[in-house]
Amino acid sequence: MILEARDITRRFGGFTAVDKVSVSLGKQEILGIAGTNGAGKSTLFAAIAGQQGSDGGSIMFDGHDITKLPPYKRAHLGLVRTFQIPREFKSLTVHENLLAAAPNLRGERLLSSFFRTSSLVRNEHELSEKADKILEFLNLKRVRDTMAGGLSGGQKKLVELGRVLMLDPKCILLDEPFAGVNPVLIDELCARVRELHAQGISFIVIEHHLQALQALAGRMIVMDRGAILAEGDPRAVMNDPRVQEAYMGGVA
Ligand SMILES: Nc1ncnc2c1ncn2[C@@H]1O[C@H](COP(=O)(O)OP(=O)(O)OP(=O)(O)O)[C@@H](O)[C@H]1O
Repeated sequence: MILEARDITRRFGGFTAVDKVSVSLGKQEILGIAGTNGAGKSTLFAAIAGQQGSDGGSIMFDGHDITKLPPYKRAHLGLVRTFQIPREFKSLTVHENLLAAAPNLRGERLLSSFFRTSSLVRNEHELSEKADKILEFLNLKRVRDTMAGGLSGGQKKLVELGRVLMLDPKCILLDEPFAGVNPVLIDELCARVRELHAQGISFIVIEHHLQALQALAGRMIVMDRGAILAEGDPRAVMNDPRVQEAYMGGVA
């Protein structure tokens, strides 16, 4: 296992959004998480990635207890996430967006510094090449020097994936990667995820687009009202009567 989250609990006031949920992820596995609106999927993600604390439970990642680590330390260990609404820097180019995500190279250092050393310049050069390779992999070379704010929804999701790839992740949490993305780019995103998976990266994918999720995930969890309703083979899970009942009149 690369990730083992046990008994994760998250309350907002008197309301329990995630109630003792346990999720494990194998090395090189793609796990899908679906569920009705408000089921607790994003809250669970935020607890795993460290954006929000939890009110109980523990998380092991790649042999480390990360329960109390802040998000950037989890990212250093190789656990990263993307967001439902992409968080690109609108007035930076696509290439600069990737550079800004890289460790040891932030903001002003990227543009100019009075104290530039040769090793810093070399580091910048290497990171720039790395960003270019990632853009090539994501088929984003054409928009390398375009301001990220002007991209389509699907391209923004690809940039978001590119930004986390700058961190050399072992596990990527994708939060609704297909929302607001046209079908052609959904296929493109799925193809890239499969390639990264083949290279050894594990994924957890939250998604409402069940067809795409079923095709991508090797295993699936459906959440409902803060708990896991069903778990297992994607097709069997979606055919589970409890899942069908939860989705009746919902988003399925
Ligand atoms: N910061 C917060 N304060 C209060 N309640 C919150 C907060 N964040 C989430 N919630 C509540 O917790 C529940 C779970 O929300 P969450 O966003 O995790 O669901 P979700 O399964 O990701 O839903 P969706 O598919 O609609 O994104 C919801 O009822 C939501 O209103």
